[in-house]
Amino acid sequence: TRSTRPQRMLKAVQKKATKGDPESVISAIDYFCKHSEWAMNVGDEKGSILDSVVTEVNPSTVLELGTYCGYSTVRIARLLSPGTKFITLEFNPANVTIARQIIAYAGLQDKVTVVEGSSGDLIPQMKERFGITTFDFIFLDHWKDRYLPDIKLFEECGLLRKGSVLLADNVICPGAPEYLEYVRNSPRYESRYYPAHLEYTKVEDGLEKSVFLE
Ligand SMILES: Nc1ncnc2c1ncn2CCOCCNC(=O)c1cc(-c2ccc(F)cc2)cc(O)c1O
Ligand SMILES: [Mg+2]
Repeated sequence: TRSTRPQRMLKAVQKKATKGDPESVISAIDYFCKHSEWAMNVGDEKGSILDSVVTEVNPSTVLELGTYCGYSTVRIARLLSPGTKFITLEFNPANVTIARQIIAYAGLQDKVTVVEGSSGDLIPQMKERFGITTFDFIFLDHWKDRYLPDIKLFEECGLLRKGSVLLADNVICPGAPEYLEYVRNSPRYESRYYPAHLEYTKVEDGLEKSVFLE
């Protein structure tokens, strides 16, 4: 049967990238998406903004929602200090399998734990399953209509601390209007928009960075 796009993306990484070299894995995926098949990775333009925020925060605990094939997982993991706890959640088991292979090809398998499941189910389990008290940095890149319920879940589960940084992809395209309205109007967050474009296109999109103030 016909291969899937994530499977073809993994093949492109294995063919073009150098094992153990995260930069070459990132470049191989971006090349594949620009010249072969578009895919919903955060991409190079928004990825550079992600890099700068991760570097600025220098987090000890990180959560990513929506692993997909592991492109942003590799971008984040390559920047983390040794000993950082990094968890990424992916709903689709086929994507979990591909992501683990792409992350391992980059040599970053010891830096991150890929967990299969939905954010709504797993967020309340973070403390008991992973011994996390609070997250310093959270990257939201999963179902766009889960951004708002999940940020409220983070608050309810006591997973945010003063200064926790949330960075949300796709706040314009596909869009997360209710989330934007919430973080921009809540007194508990300081929010800033980083304009960019939908990965590998000229369509407007951007990232919203929100700092928890409580
Ligand atoms: N652990 C979890 N819990 C809950 N849900 C979960 C989960 N893990 C995964 N999921 C399910 C959803 O995962 C993928 C979400 N990402 C996107 O849908 C996405 C779409 C576009 C896009 C597509 C088509 C266009 F025309 C224009 C833009 C661009 C992007 O950058 C996107 O990120
Ligand atoms: Mg995205």
